[in-house]
Amino acid sequence: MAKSPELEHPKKALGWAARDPSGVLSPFKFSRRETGEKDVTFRVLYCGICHSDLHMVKNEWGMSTYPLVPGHEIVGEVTEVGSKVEKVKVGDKVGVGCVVGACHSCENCNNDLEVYCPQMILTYGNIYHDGTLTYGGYSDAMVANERYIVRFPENVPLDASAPLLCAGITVYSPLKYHGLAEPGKHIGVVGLGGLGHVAVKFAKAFGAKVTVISTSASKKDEALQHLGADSFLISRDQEQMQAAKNTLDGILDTVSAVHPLLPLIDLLQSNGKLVLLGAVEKPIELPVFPLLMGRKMVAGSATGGVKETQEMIDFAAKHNITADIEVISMEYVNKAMERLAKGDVRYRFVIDVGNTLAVTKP
Ligand SMILES: NC(=O)c1ccc[n+]([C@@H]2O[C@H](COP(=O)([O-])OP(=O)(O)OC[C@H]3O[C@@H](n4cnc5c(N)ncnc54)[C@H](O)[C@@H]3O)[C@@H](O)[C@H]2O)c1
Ligand SMILES: [Zn+2]
Repeated sequence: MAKSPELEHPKKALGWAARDPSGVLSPFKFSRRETGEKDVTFRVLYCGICHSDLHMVKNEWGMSTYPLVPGHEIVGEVTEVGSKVEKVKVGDKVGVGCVVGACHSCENCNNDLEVYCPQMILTYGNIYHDGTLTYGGYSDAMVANERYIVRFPENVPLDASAPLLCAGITVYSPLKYHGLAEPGKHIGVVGLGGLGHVAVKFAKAFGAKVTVISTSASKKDEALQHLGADSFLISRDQEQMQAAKNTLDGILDTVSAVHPLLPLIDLLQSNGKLVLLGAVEKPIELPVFPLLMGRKMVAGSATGGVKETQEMIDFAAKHNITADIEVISMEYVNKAMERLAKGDVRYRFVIDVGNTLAVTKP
């Protein structure tokens, strides 16, 4: 018989887990493995709440395994390193994103794209090499192979940098890959949430012109004045959308629910690229003619490799890019999930795990 989560490994751990698709999280005792020779163990200080965590606790993608400890925007301080670890030392500030394992021998792994490895292991809700379930960062400690560890420069605020480990790399990687991370490009960002708001910041830092496309007029002032976008389109406003046709080189679409693609494809110039980032569980209708007429492209992209994540963190540090966050206590997590489902967050919840988890009673 399989051991209980509390006994399967030698190190005691405390997290918050969802037990079923209601998604309600509550304290959960489990365990973490010993620090292996290539492993880094760290005390979790902060963990961002990604919309994927919400999809997962509610089993919206039909792939959740319970108990489910979410969290893949995890930052903390190294407490122990294995004998063969070269990347970091005790006391360093580090993080882990969406992936904690892969085969390390396929073409994707050889190209530092572990996330596209067919044997990729997600940070939570997947089976690790040792046969046990992976648990994420809504927990007091984390252990990961050093390949998946990202280093943070000393001067960056860890709470506001945590969301970069998923939201940041998810927008940075396609901007780079599709040749959109260049001065003079005109980028559209659809959905001004966790991913969308950092997309604006990265695109601006690359020197692009940025148009935010949103259903909510209430975000206009913030997008333009606070986030530095150049223009703002309300997607329901036919006149505005018509006037902006054929103007964008690329669009990052971060919307988390089914929505029409045609108005977005129409905004693209010839050879423009619409990159879908929102992990929408149902199929989206794809009109073909508007793609043919203009040689336009629709693509998808999933976070990014660990090497590129490090590059993104270093770029963010240099350009002072962090997420706009609302720091919450662990106890507030269920309320935060409810608010996230309604789009009521500017723009990312980050759990102060280090100061608030220990006081919760399992
Ligand atoms: N591709 C990846 O690797 C990757 C990585 C992280 C997150 N995601 C996915 O990206 C999506 C966004 O994540 P997030 O953390 O930024 O979420 P978020 O909730 O912070 O932001 C989503 C935005 O979409 C808007 N939105 C929701 N429904 C809409 C609709 N029907 N029409 C128009 N706008 C709508 C919301 O108002 C919000 O601004 C989620 O589906 C998440 O799972 C994908
Ligand atoms: Zn995420």
